[in-house]
Amino acid sequence: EVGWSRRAAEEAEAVAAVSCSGHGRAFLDGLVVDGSPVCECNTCFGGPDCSQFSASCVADVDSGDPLFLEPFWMQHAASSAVLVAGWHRMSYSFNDHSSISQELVKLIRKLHAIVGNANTTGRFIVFGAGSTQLLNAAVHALSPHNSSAPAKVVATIPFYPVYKSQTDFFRSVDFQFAGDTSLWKNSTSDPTSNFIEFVTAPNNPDGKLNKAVLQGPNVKPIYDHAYYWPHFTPIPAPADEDLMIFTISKLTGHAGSRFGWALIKDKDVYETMLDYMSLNTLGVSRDTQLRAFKLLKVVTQGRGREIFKFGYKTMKDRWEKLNKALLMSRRFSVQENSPQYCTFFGKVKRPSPAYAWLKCEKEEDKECYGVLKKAGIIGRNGTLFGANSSYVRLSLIKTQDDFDILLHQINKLVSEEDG
Ligand SMILES: C=C(NCc1c(COP(=O)(O)O)cnc(C)c1O)C(=O)O
Repeated sequence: EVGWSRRAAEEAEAVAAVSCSGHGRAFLDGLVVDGSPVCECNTCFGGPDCSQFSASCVADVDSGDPLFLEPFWMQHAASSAVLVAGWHRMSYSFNDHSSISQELVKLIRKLHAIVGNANTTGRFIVFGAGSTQLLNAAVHALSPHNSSAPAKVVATIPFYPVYKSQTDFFRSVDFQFAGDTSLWKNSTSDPTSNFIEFVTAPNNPDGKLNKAVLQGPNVKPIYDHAYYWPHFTPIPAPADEDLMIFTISKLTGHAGSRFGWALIKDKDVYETMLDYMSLNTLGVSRDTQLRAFKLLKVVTQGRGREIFKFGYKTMKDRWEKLNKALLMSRRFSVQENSPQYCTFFGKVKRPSPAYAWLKCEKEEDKECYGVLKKAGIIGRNGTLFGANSSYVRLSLIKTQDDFDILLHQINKLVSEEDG
């Protein structure tokens, strides 16, 4: 039947046409009132078309919700939309009896070759519902399953809180979270101990290109490269580790699609992670794989230049404004990440990390989270990352509205320092 997709296209166009004053958007599966889709507004904006700015506005920069790339996708509406037929991939498996799209695997290898941020040669690839699902799949696969003692899962403070909370959640006999790497520097030679070290490069929250801290035959690192993209960091060389995890959440900004992947050198580790995915969810949604395929085709067009120029320009601009606002402050400081040669842009670049790792410098402000909250800034308490309370993480990857409101509150706070 010709033109069966017309109605779906018309519905999508109608929702896209709903004006939310540039401070929100309506969705196909959003609330409908009196027959029209309702705008979902950015923080501090309200009313039917998000045009009302609430004066008692608080900057919400707690979550790493990567909406800074939403304008890019609105500018690429035609090339990034995908229409899903009602009969699209209903089966549990692809023709090769797996839950993994080989076309998407090929595209991911092409993506890493273009960006130059990972060596995929000789690597197996497993998909996950976000990298979140792959983090524990990797811990499970790297843990010995017949050992008398559980493997010790470690990370270097400050570290992404989920490494601890997720590992604790499973209460496994095979692995246990064991805190900061510095506690175990002199124990890695003990042949009865096994260590699994989460290495985050660039790091959440401070943006550092971390390396493994523990060394030895009983130490298995999991490299979390969620942020190893030109938006946030120079790419000095392709990551070339035994186990590397990536996600589209911080590459395209589609955290809601829940799609991540692992590059794995060891065949046994690969097969154990495949088993985990099969037992946990029978693989990643086929609808999500279609979406990721479409999005990554846009990313790889023109050798990635468009999205990474957009992403880097946005982040660089936000960092320049933040650094300018804090230049004269004696009360607050943020991390300095050193410039490096970027093989993707072919020049020396200053990092533009996803998060500001803000420090309250004064003793009287050591409960920094509360100091910022009082000033109308909701960050994420540094204690959640294992650091002391004088640190707060500020998310710089949310909408332009979120960043502008944060900047406004910071300028106000710094101007009060002199008064
Ligand atoms: C959203 C946030 N973190 C996502 C994240 C994740 C999870 O991303 P996924 O959306 O599950 O792919 C994995 N690894 C690191 C280092 C991360 O920072 C946050 O820290 O607010």
